[in-house]
Order: sequence, then structure tokens, then C-alpha cells
Amino acid sequence: MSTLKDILYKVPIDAVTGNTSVAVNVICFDSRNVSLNDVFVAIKGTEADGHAYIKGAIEKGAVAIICEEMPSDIVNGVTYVQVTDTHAALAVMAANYYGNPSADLRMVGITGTNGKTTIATLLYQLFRKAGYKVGLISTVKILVDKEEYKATHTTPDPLTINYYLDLMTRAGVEYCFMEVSSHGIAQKRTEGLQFAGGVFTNLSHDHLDYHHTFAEYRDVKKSFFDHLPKTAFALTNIDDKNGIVMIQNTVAKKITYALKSYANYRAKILENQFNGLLLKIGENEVWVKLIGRFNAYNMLAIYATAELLGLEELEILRLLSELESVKGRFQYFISERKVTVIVDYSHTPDSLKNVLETINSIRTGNEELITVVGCGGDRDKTKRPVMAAIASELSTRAIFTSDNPRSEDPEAIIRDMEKGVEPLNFKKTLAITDRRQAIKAACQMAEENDIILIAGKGHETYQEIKGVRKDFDDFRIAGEMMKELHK
Ligand SMILES: CC(=O)N[C@H]1[C@@H](OP(=O)(O)OP(=O)(O)OC[C@H]2O[C@@H](n3ccc(=O)[nH]c3=O)[C@H](O)[C@@H]2O)O[C@H](CO)[C@@H](O)[C@@H]1O[C@H](C)C(=O)N[C@@H](C)C(=O)N[C@H](CCC(=O)O)C(=O)O
Ligand SMILES: Nc1ncnc2c1ncn2[C@@H]1O[C@H](COP(=O)(O)OP(=O)(O)OP(=O)(O)O)[C@@H](O)[C@H]1O
Ligand SMILES: N[C@H](CCC[C@H](N)C(=O)O)C(=O)O
Ligand SMILES: [Mg+2]
Repeated sequence: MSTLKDILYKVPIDAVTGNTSVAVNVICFDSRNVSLNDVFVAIKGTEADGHAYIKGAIEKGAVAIICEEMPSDIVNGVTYVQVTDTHAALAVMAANYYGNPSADLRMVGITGTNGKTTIATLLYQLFRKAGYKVGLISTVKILVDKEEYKATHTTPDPLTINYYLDLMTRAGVEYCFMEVSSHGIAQKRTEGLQFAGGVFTNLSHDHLDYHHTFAEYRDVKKSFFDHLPKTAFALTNIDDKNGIVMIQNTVAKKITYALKSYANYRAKILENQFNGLLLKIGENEVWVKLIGRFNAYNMLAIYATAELLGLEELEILRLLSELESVKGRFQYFISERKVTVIVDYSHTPDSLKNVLETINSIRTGNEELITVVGCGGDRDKTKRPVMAAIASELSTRAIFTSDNPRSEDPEAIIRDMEKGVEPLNFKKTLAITDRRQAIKAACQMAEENDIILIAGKGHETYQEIKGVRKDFDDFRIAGEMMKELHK
């Protein structure tokens, strides 16, 4: 057992009541999980205020409380520590508790609206192929070298992060690539971690329910770079209009990448085809298996990161050409009837537009492009009409359906989407609330050479309706439907 004093190392403390030499068992931020001798951290969240559960935590055995406001009724024998920010305190405490594993790894955090999972996962693949032991913390899964664990968040809470980083150091992992979401930064989930580098992909419309304004969303992302140490690199996409802003105030080494602007790392698209991209990176040409302009950015960010971490140029190029696309990111199959079915995790206006433009740029003739898309419930509602407008404009047919409605009425979400459709495009659209039926309808409509895009859920293997998660897998269901139709 560690002492409270050890766990609080480097946490700025405002006031203490009681003894900080007390031995504590584990750190908890949810009173429902507290047991004997634990320390409870009271957090002001979006739904509840952890300060309201201090009493309950003590009744369950907590011997120490970390809070922003001292409670009026102090319990004898319990240590109370007042701090200004319990989110930040939790992050530093979690790192201390696990012996600061991030200091023993070379960690790179990837942030931005789109491309985080792709870049982090492919960096994991690339460094594995280069012969290293690698870790990954991502939306799709957590990997400790070859060992796979389930991911519940894009950026988990600090106790979970440090738990896995500790497993990584024990397994001899040298590099760790992690996604850093805007919720993660805002809730300080990554404070207390030592990064060797940070990567910015791009910034576009998402999460405006949580961050209120685009400026607030941008500033949250920027604060990740503001906190990087001098020893780290801050790699940014300066073709994005917020690329420079991100690194404005960082003390880390500023490095840029771009396809259009002058930058430290530059690439050019020589060919963009259905089976891959031919890129010119610096003076060298390389074929990669991923497609679309956005993936040229992802590839360049991966190339630059690998070089900044010390891999050799030609080795990186060789490994880039071997990388395989990530589950649910432009994952496709061609049915017996020669219909191409693409499953993609585009759940923001920008990513949906990119993926549809990519498909349109490689369409060869008059084949139909049928898009099946929905929008998540209990999330940014302003995305809905914009995504529907994009889907109906850039497809020959759009079927609006449910994504994860969560607590919302699925039909009301579809009505929100339909408000964005231009009158001229309306006749191209159809609403089918049940996602399975929507996929089935697309499969029935499609004829030889047509393309179906099923957007929004990518790798997800569930659908959440009224708080209940049921098995659901776009890729599998589309495959089954296509087989069924050809019996
Ligand atoms: C909106 C949001 O981000 N919520 C996250 C946040 O919860 P919260 O602090 O707001 O929770 P709360 O319910 O208000 O409770 C406040 C505090 O009281 C405590 N409590 C509550 C009840 C009780 O009886 N006892 C008790 O102690 C809670 O444990 C909590 O510490 O902190 C929790 C612990 O870290 C997260 O699990 C939780 O993620 C929820 C489930 C979630 O859905 N988050 C999504 C939006 C998210 O984080 N997404 C991003 C990706 C976004 C992207 O695509 O970029 C991610 O990184 O995954
Ligand atoms: N660099 C990029 N720019 C724009 N769109 C992209 C880029 N990379 C991927 N996309 C699109 O965004 C979708 C999601 O990609 P990815 O999962 O890599 O993003 P993410 O940032 O991890 O998303 P999340 O916030 O959900 O974790 C992809 O399916 C693709 O359509
Ligand atoms: N990380 C994203 C995932 C969205 C995926 C989409 N399928 C949905 O459920 O809305 C978010 O939390 O907004
Ligand atoms: Mg992700």
C-alpha cells in the first residue's frame, strides 16, 4: 500500500485536514466503487457533482478525500485534502500510483477531429513491423504489445490510462501511441503523462454540445500542445487553418507537415485509385494501400512521427507501403453481384464529405452511390442537418437511419437530419429508422457496379437504443444481406 503523501507528489495542495501519512489502498473517483482504506476524489462532472458523494464514500470505507471544496461536516479520522482542480489532481495521483510509467515509454499523443485512430493504429503497426514492442490506446482497442483489451473511451480516465501504461512497461514496450480526444483534454485525463511528442491532424465541426463554441473546442485542443515539455515535438498539419494556432504557445519543438503549404514534411499525391495512393514524400515515391486525400495527410503524419522518433527514412517508406487499413475505416468488400460495400466511421460532417468525395473521385461511370447514414443521440445536434445535406448532395441516393440513438427518439433524430436537405435533393432521400432494414434496402437497390457506403459506426459491434446495447455490426450485416439476396 502507498501512503497518501506519496500519491500526492507534485499535486498543488490548497489545504489539508488530517494526516497525509495514512496508507491508502486504491484511488477511486466513483463512490460506488469505494472499499475499505481507499482515497476518494470528488469530481464535478457533467451530470453529477462528486462532492455530493463524499459522505457515501466515507461510509464505504474511504480514509482520505480529495476535493475542491471542504465539506462542512468533517469526519474524525478521515484526511481531507483541498485542491483547485480535482480532475488534474486525479491525473497526477494516478501517474504517481502506478510509478509514472509514461516516463519509461516514448509516448506520442494524437489529437484532432478526424484521423486519430487511423494514425495511432498505423503507427502501432509500423513500429511493430520495425521490430519494437509497442502499445496503443485507441477508440477501437487497447494493445499492450500483442495483448488486446477492450476500449470503452477514445481517451480513458487517468487511472485506466496509467494502469495500461504500467502493463506496457512491465511487458517491455518502448513506444506508445495514444489518441487524445477533446473530452480527454478538457477533463485533464492526460495530465501527469510525459509525452515525447504530440500530433495535430485537423479541426472541424464536432462535439459542440460539450464545448459550446468552435473557439472553445479549438482552445481545448491547443491546450494539449501548450502542456508538452521542451523535450517533445509538436507536429502539426499547417494546411488546416488551425494548424499554426495549435503550436503557437508550445515550448516543444515545432514541426509542420502539409500537402499544399510549405512545411518541414511535404507530400504530393501522384495517383489516387481504389486500391491505393501513390505518394511522393520528400524525394521518394511510395505506394500505400489506403485511399483518399485525407489518408495522404495521415500517411505523412505517420512518416514524420516515425522519423522524429528516430527511424530511418527508407525503412519508414518500406513499412508505410505494408500498412493495412484500420477496422471500420474504409473497410470494404465486393459482393458476388459486383456491388462494392464500404463501411466507414465517418460521423462528422468533414469526414463524411471527405469519404464521399473520395468515392466520387474514383467512380468510373454512371454507377449509383447509395449512402446509409444516421447521427448519434445525446451528442452534438447541430451536426445532423449538415451531415444529411452532405450525404444527399454527394450521393445518388441517401438512406437516413439510426446510428446510436442512446436516450433519444430515433425518428426525431432523423427529422433533425432531414431539415438540412436541399429541396432539390429531397427526392434522393429515404428514411428507414431500423438500421438493419436500411442496410437491407440499400443492398436490394444496388445493381452491378454500384457502391454502398454505410457511414457512422465503423468498427462498432453494438447499437445503443434506449440505454440498451445490442449486437450490431455494419460490415457483418451487409455481408449477410448480400449473401441472402443471392440465394
Ligand atoms: C461527458 C463525459 O465525457 N463524461 C465522462 C466523465 O463523466 P462525468 O465526470 O461527467 O460524470 P458525472 O456522471 O457527471 O459524475 C461526476 C462524478 O461523480 C461521481 N459519482 C457519480 C454518482 C455516484 O453515485 N457517485 C459518484 O461518485 C462520478 O464517478 C464522477 O466522478 O468522466 C467519466 C470518467 O472518466 C467518463 O466515463 C464519462 O464518459 C462518458 C461515459 C462518455 O460518454 N464520454 C464520451 C462523450 C467521451 O468521453 N468521448 C470521448 C471521445 C470524443 C471524440 O470522439 O473525440 C472519449 O475520449 O471517449
Ligand atoms: N485525416 C483525416 N481527415 C479527415 N477525415 C479523416 C481523416 N482520417 C480519417 N478520416 C475520416 O474520419 C473517419 C474516422 O477516422 P478515425 O477513426 O481515424 O478518426 P478519430 O479522430 O479517431 O475519430 P474519433 O473522434 O471518433 O476517435 C474515417 O472513417 C474517415 O472517414
Ligand atoms: N467518439 C465519437 C463516436 C461517435 C460514433 C457514433 N457512432 C455515435 O455513436 O454517435 C463520439 O463520442 O462522439
Ligand atoms: Mg478515434
